Amino acid sequence: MTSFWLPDETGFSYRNGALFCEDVPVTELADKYGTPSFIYSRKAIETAFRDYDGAFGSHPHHILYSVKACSNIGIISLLAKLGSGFDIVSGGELLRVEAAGGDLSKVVYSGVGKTDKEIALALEKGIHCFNIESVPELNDIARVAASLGKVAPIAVRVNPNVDAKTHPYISTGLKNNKFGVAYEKTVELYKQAAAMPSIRVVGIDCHIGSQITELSPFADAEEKILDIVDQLAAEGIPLEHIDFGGGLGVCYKDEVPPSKREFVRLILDHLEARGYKHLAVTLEPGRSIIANAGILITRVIRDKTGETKNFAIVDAAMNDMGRPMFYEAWMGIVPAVPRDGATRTYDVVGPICESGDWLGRDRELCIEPGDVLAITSCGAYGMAMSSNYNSRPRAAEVLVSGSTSQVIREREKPEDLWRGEHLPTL
Ligand SMILES: Cc1ncc(COP(=O)(O)O)c(C=O)c1O
Ligand SMILES: N[C@@H](CCCC[NH3+])C(=O)O
Repeated sequence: MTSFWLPDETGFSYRNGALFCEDVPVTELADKYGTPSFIYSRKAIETAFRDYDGAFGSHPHHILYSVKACSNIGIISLLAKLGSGFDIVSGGELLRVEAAGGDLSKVVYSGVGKTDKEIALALEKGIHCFNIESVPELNDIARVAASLGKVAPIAVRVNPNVDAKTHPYISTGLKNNKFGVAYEKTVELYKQAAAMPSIRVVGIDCHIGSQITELSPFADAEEKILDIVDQLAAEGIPLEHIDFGGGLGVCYKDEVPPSKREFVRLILDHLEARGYKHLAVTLEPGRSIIANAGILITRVIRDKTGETKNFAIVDAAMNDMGRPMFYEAWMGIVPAVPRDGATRTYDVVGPICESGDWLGRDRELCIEPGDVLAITSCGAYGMAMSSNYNSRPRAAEVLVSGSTSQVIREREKPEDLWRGEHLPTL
């Protein structure tokens, strides 16, 4: 029997010829909860968080899970219980953290388009800090805070113009990206901010992109941020924390990203070398906590022999997992119970009416209709980017812990699809 590589043996493994999530066979989950469903391993999530936490040793730090990666309140709640704070990018994410019982004083709010309403909400809820991304945003936050009689804690998100060497759509730290304040203009902005009565400077921030698999872009960005910290110290503007964002990559196929420990070590070594050992470090990891802690399970609907290709048509589609369509991303596809027999080369595709609706191309599989497949590394930017395109109800989400499992988001029902829509009465 062919053996299949799995990205995270903490959460997923083959035992006696069947794929398990922790101690539960994946076929059992498919029978119980239906397909497509996202399955998350609690142990894998907790291990990833603890790896980050442990890597800091006694250095003061805050790990803020990036809610956008997977925003289910069940996942947020698990991480909150481990002491995680949260990186958010909208009022909706703030309210999710609150609904999950997260500590709002451990929330940082990034994003280029915070509205007055969202700014006011975040001030009322008492978040830790706004990562501001432009001069007009600083002015808006100062104005909203003053109108509420509040002082807004802020960090400036610096755009260090560093190449993260990742897919262009998920690179955020280059001059031509919409994110952050140009490196050369940051000190001036801090001076403005420090003089505003409704603003309190607490930190500095950068986030250069996602799925970064080398240390050098992080090192380059850190050096540039620390140059600014030097200049701020000379201007008498003290900082309480440095936020290096998220972005650490994971292995989907054959990437060899640095470990969390190596990543944290790099940050701390640079800090120490530059004399900033006392500064608390904040990280905003998303993918590196949740990507390999989740799979998407799907059933083969039909085996179609096309003119030039074979198609494994499955019941998951680009609306459930959009990464292949968005970024031509490679996702692992493995059988829940591998069959003995000859394989054929398939494109694994969904039922959606788009040729871009593919989940994997040219995969060697031995399958029959009804078989369960697992798309691996789907914990991050899977459910969070899902949609209802083609009026497809969104998948269920299930959390597995040891030999138990629980639905943490119910599969949508057909009537959920038109909830809030109205027949015209004009
Ligand atoms: C501001 C910010 N912080 C954190 C993250 C999380 O990134 P990742 O999932 O790559 O760790 C993102 C997404 O790229 C982001 O935009
Ligand atoms: N959605 C992207 C990551 C975006 C990160 C958000 N700034 C992905 O799946 O790789």
